[in-house]
Amino acid sequence: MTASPNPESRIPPLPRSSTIALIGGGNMARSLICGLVARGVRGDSIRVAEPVEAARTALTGDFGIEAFESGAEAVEGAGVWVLATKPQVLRQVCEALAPQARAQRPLVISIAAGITSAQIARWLGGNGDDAPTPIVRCMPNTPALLGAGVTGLFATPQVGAQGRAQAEELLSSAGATVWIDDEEKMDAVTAVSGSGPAYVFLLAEAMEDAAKRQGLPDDAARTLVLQTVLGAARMLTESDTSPAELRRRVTSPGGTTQAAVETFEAGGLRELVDRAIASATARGHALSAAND
Ligand SMILES: NC(=O)C1=CN([C@@H]2O[C@H](COP(=O)(O)OP(=O)(O)OC[C@H]3O[C@@H](n4cnc5c(N)ncnc54)[C@H](OP(=O)(O)O)[C@@H]3O)[C@@H](O)[C@H]2O)C=CC1
Ligand SMILES: O=C(O)[C@@H]1CCC=N1
Repeated sequence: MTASPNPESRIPPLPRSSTIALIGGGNMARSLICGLVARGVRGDSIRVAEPVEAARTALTGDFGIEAFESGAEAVEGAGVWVLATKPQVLRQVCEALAPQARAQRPLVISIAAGITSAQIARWLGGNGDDAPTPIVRCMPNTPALLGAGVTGLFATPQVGAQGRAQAEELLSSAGATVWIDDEEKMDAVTAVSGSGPAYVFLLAEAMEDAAKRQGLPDDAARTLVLQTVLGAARMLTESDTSPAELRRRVTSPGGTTQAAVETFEAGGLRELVDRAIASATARGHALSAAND
């Protein structure tokens, strides 16, 4: 899935020390900023646009970054723009920044679900000449807050090696990175890892509720579930053993795990997960169409 840089890119490389402007200072932007600052990126090289004054004050206080009411102010002098608003307002955000995009020719990184690089290029006034806006579309996830996230990235052909390196450097402060060479697959990335933490949290919620229904006290139920999720995640990530084999090792023939796993299988868990991820993928496509 790792794509190679386009050697024919006509966009000049950006200095790695570029100021970064984030448009939208919500949950994901905050996670990314936290990762950048933890990695040693100076607060005064990060600028954020956020309409809510209290949120601006908190961002400045927490990270020492500059926060502005408008995107136009935030992108001044910034070589890298991170689009971090909801997909529903992205068109309006980009169109307002189009004159500066044409003048500054930034590397644009979008984290918005569903919205395609072609849409962003069009909204930013990609003038169809010989230098369309270089865009990296990516999909991080909320464990970015702990530096334990994963991001899928797709780069348009206009992004050169330096732009790819910059995008990867920025997103790697949030965790692992995976390059995707077919933008069509970005909605599947969103469905698997962008939304994925919520599926794990849902399972944890359901297990905790079930533990309480079996008579366990609230605090015991919580500790048992959280440590089980943590321990299982560590076993998955700290060994080369497949999930299926790890499951087999827990499942004694005729034992308790077998009883539970058979109940999951009989209830169609695999098909349900498949359908859930397919509907999240479809929603990504729909977000693109609905907000064009
Ligand atoms: N949450 C997640 O797990 C993930 C989210 N994403 C993507 O990240 C993006 C942001 O999501 P998330 O952080 O959860 O959303 P949030 O709503 O928390 O953040 C978006 C922020 O943008 C602000 N905003 C709205 N309009 C503008 C504007 N014109 N200029 C500047 N800022 C504006 C919002 O302010 P206000 O609240 O006042 O509207 C809000 O603070 C989405 O596109 C989403 O698809 C990607 C990966 C994971
Ligand atoms: O639910 C959403 O649309 C966003 C994208 C991935 C996670 N949250």
